[in-house]
Amino acid sequence: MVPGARRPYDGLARDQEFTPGAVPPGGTAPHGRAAAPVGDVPAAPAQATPARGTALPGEPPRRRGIGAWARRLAGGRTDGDTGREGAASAGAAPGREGAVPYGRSAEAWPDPAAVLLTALGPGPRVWERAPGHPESLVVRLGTTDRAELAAVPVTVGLREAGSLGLAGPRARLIGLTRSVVAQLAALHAPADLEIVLISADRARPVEERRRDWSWLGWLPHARPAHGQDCRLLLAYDRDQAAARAAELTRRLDDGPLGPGWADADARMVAEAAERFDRAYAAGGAQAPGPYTVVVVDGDPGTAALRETTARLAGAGAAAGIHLVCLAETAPASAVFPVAAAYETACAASLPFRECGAVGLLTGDVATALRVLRAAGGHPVGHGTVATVDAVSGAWAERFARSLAPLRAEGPAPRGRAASAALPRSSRLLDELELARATPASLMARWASAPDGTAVLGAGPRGPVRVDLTVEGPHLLVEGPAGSGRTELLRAVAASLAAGSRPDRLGLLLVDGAGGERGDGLGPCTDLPHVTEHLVASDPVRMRAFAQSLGAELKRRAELLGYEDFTDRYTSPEGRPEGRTGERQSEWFGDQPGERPGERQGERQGEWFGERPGERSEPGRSGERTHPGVPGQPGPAGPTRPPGPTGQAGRPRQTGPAVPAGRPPGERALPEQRGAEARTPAAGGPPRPRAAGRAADPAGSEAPAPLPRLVVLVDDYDALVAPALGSPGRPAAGSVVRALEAVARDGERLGVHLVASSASPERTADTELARRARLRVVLDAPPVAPGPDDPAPGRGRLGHPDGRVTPFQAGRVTGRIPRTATLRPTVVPLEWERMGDPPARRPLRELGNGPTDLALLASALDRAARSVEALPVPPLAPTSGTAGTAR
Ligand SMILES: Nc1ncnc2c1ncn2[C@@H]1O[C@H](COP(=O)(O)OP(=O)(O)OP(=O)(O)O)[C@@H](O)[C@H]1O
Repeated sequence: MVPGARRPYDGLARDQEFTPGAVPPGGTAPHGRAAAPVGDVPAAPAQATPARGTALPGEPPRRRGIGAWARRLAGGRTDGDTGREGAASAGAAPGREGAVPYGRSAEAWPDPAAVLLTALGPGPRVWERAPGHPESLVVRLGTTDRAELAAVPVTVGLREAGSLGLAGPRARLIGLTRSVVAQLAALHAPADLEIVLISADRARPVEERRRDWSWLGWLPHARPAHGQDCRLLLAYDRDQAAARAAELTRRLDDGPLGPGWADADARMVAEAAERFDRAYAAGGAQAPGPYTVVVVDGDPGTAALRETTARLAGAGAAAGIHLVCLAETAPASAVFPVAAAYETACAASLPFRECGAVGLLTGDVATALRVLRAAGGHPVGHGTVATVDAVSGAWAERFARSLAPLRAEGPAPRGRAASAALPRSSRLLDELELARATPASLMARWASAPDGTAVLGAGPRGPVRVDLTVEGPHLLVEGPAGSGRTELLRAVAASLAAGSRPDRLGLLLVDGAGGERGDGLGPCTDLPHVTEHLVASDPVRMRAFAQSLGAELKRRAELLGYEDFTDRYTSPEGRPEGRTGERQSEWFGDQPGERPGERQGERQGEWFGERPGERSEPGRSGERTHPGVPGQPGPAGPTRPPGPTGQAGRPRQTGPAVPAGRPPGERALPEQRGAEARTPAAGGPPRPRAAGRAADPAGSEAPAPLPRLVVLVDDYDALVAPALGSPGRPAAGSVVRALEAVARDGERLGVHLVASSASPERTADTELARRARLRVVLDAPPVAPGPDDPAPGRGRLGHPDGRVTPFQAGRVTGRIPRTATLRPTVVPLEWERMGDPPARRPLRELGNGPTDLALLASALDRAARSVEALPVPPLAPTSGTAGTAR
C-alpha cells in the first residue's frame, strides 16, 4: 500500500448510507477519488456520480418528483441545480464541462449496435476519447425509462467510481462485460487505454474461460506496449495472473517519484507528495492517463492475488488503473435481495467490495441491472434499475477482429512507460539502440545526443541514462569485488563515445589498481575518443600524467577566464552571444571598479589546490603546447601531436613501459588518424581540423570549442590508499591530487570524473565523494549464482534530486551474438499461453568473434573519418616530465 493512502471509503462509516439527494457530512463524495495516493490528503471534492440517474452526494438537495427527474434527464435546469447544468443528468458528471443534452445522450453513449458499426466502419468515432475527453472511461451499462423519455442510457464513470463490480448469472454477466469492454476499446485508443484480463479462477475449466475471453486477444489494447513481459496482457493461470498483478502494483508503488522512490530521500518524497496534493486540490486528482482497465473474472486464485486485486480496486485509480470485477451470483430478486446479492458477490471476489460502483443483475432472466454506488463496503441508496446491455461471443469476436488491424496515427503512445522488472542481463548496444553499430547510426547519434550523456544499462522504464553536464559533474560507482564496476566504467566510456564526436569529447582512462585486476579499462583504448590510458604501476608515468592533467586544468582556466565551460559552449558552434565582461563580474562578484579577471591568478591558485604562498611557476603555461591554444606554440597544422609513445594519434599509454614501436597486441593504426596522410598535398581527402581550432569560412583560424574531457578511474580506492609494496604507491598521491583537482574544479572547466571504488570507506573523505552528485551502488554478486540470478552489474543509480533508479548495467565486452540466435523463430501459440513471457532463444555469443566494444570502436573510427573529426590530442607533457614520460 502506498504510505498514507487511504481506502476509498475513508471518512464514511460503513453503516452510513446515502439517499438520493442527501448531502453527507462535509459534503464530500464518500467513494472513489477520495482515495489519496500519497500523504494525508483531505478528501477531494465530489467528483462524480458513478451511476448516472442517481443523485450525487455533495450536491445541494434537489427537488424530487417525476417532473424534476425528467427535467434533469433532459439536461434542463431544476430549481435545485446550482449552475452546473445537467450535473446529475444522464449527460455529464459534475466537474465536467457542460452537459450532454438528452437528445445527444444516446450518441454520447452508443448502444452495442452503434459500437459494432463504429468498429466495422471503421467510423470516425473510433478512439475518439483522449484522456482529457469529458466522457473518457464512461461506460454505458444499459438504459432506463424516465417518464416520457424512453431508453435513457445508464452510465458509470470509471474515473470517478474507481472500479466497477458486476455480479449475476454467468452468461448474462459475460454478455454485459463484453459490451462494457467493447465500448471502451471502440472509443479509446490503445495509446490511452490498455486492457488486461485476469481469468485464473480454477473453479471454471480453462477451455470455458478461453471461450469467454479469447476475443480480447484481437484487441490492440491487449498488446504489451509498456515493456510487460508477455505477448498479450491476458492471464489464464496463476503465474500469468501474478505477472500481470506485479506489473500493475509496480506502477502503483512507483508513486510520484518513479521506480525506486521508496529508497529516495524522505524530503524528496515529501516534496513530491506535496506537489501531487496541490494538483489534487486543484482538481487534477484523476490520473491523467493513459489508463488501464483490468477485467478480473471471479476469484483470481491465490490469497496474494486476492489481496493485490483488492488493493488495485481500491487505490489503483490514482495510477490510472481501474478494475471491472466479475462475481457469479444468482440474480437479485424478491427472495434474494440486493444486499444479499452484494454480499455474495463480495464473498466470491475480494476486490468486489472495493468497487465504487456496482451493477447487480436482477429479474427472473437477469435482463435487468440495478446500478448502485458503493461506499464503505456497502451499496449506497437504491440505485437505478436499467435494462441491461449484453452482447454475444460472436458479436464480440466480430467487433474485436475489426479493430485488430487498426493503428493510431501520429506519434507513439503518450505518457510514461510502465515499469517492468529488470532483465537478468543487458547488452549495452541494445540499450543504446545500436545493435548493429554502423558509422551512419553513430553519426546520427552524434548529431542528436546531448554531450556528456551516458547510458548505464536497462532500467524499469527503458535505458537508464546519466547526464554528466546537467546532473553531474561527476559520477562515483561503488561496489564490492566482482560486482561489475570495471565493466560499468567501460560501458560509460563506450556510451559517451557513442554520443559525442571524438573532436568534442576526450576520454582519459586510469586503472588505479595498476593492472592487478585483469584488463581494467584497457579494452576501451580502441575508442577513438581515448587520449590517455594510465596504468598506475609506474611512478614516473603516474607523475607525468598528474602534471599533465594539472596543466590541462590550468590551461582551461586561462582560456575560460571567469566563464564556465558550459556557459561558453552552449552549442557546438561555440560561444553564445551576450557574454560580456559585465556579466562575468556579476557571476563572480567582482567589486565595482575591479576589472573582470583581475583576481584570476588568485582563483587559479585556489582551483589547483596550491597552498597559500605556493604559486604556479611563472611562465609554465607558456611552455605548454597545445594546438588548440591560440597564441601558444604548438605543432604546425592540425596534426595530432605525438603522445609519449611517439605515435601520432594513438592514446598515450602511460602505463608500464612499452617497447619501441607498437605495443604488443595493439592493432594497426588506422592511417586516417595520422592527419599528414590526409593532407591535400598527400592526395588524401581534405585535412580534418584538430580539436581546438576551426577554420572559419574566410579561411582564418578561429578558436574552436574546447572539447569536453571525461576522466574514468577504475579502483580509485587503490590510488587513495595504495597497498603496501604496490609499485605505484610512491606516485599515487600525485595522481590523487590531480584527480581531486578535477573533482573540485572540473565542472567549470568541462572536465568530468567517473570513478569506481571497491572500498567506499577509503574514498569517503575525498573531494570526489563530496562532489559526485551522481552515485551508483552495485550489489555484491551471488556466491553461487543460479540460472535466474542477475548477472553482475545489478545496482541503483542515485540522482542529485534524490530519485533512485534500479538498473542492470549493460555489458559491452561480451562477444557479438551469433547471427543464428537473432533469426526469427516460429512457434505455435494458444490464447491461454499468450500471457507467458515469450520463449527466447538464449543469446549465444560468437566464441571467437570480436567484442561489442571492438565492434563499436571500429564503427566509431569510420564515423569519425566520415565527419573528418580529428580526435582530441593527448594531454601535453609538461616541461619537467616530457622526457621521462616517454
Ligand atoms: N553488466 C554485466 N553483465 C554481465 N556480466 C558482467 C557485467 N559486469 C561485469 N560482468 C562480469 O562480472 C565479472 C566481474 O566484472 P568486473 O571485473 O567488471 O567487476 P569488478 O567489480 O570490477 O570486480 P573486480 O574489482 O574484482 O575486478 C566479469 O567476469 C565480467 O565479465
